[in-house]
Amino acid sequence: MSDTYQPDGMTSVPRLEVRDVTVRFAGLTALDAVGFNVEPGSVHAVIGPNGAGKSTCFNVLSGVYRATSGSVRFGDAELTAMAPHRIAGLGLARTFQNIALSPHLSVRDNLMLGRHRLTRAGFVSAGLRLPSARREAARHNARVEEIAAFVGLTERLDVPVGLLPYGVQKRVELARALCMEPRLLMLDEPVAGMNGGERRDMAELITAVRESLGISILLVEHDMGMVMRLADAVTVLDFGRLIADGPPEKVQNDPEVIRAYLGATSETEEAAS
Ligand SMILES: Nc1ncnc2c1ncn2[C@@H]1O[C@H](COP(=O)(O)OP(=O)(O)OP(=O)(O)O)[C@@H](O)[C@H]1O
Repeated sequence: MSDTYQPDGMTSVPRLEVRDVTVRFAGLTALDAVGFNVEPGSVHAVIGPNGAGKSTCFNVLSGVYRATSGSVRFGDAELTAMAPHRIAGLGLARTFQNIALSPHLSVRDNLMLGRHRLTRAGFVSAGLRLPSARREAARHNARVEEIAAFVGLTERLDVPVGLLPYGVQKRVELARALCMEPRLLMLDEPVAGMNGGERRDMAELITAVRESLGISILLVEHDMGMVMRLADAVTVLDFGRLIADGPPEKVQNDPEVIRAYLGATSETEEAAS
């Protein structure tokens, strides 16, 4: 991993404020008046048993789902009625639980797609290969190479993503989100399906991103050890309700959290028996 990675002309990182957010799907309340803050520059985890509402929460924040009620503010901007591309334009970038990359394209091309929202040259000038468009493309390419070096992907830049091991593909996803120059990076289960070594590498990478860039990181993750090591604050959801919120050591010992997780374990065990 390179240590030369710096923010690219980034403006300040605002607080994310989630207030009383409710999401209903035909009779099912997936989120019930949930509220929490993501402080600037912090790593904030959202955890909870299966079906707790974590993905729904991410989908509301990134504009994929519309909240039934409540508000989400990022600094002065109200996000709840915004389209996903406008939310991305404010500097919220996310990765997905299931890898959402173009498998036939190289790592470089996938990362260049991440630069798309920052591209000023229109289709015409790019198509005509005007000098201004060429200069812009070169600038983006240089930034892609810088980010690839930081994430440890330099050697793989020209390899089609579909040929890479799963753990490396997850790093490409994170690199692509970084290519959007985010102020809030949202990671949906960044270590799901990874082996121990890959998990450690990803945890180191997330720490390095926070330390180098000072951006906020919001993550949904099932790996409790990783959450407790990495996060400054943890929000716990259960059946769409917020049951605990605070520093990891406090949340870890909260009786309601312990009950929610033990309950989930015994239900799984019952289902398996
Ligand atoms: N588009 C949808 N339409 C209907 N119900 C949905 C939709 N998306 C989620 N749900 C329901 O909302 C509830 C919360 O789901 P969600 O995926 O947010 O939970 P989760 O905490 O991310 O779970 P997991 O850990 O299993 O990914 C579940 O009961 C789920 O079935």
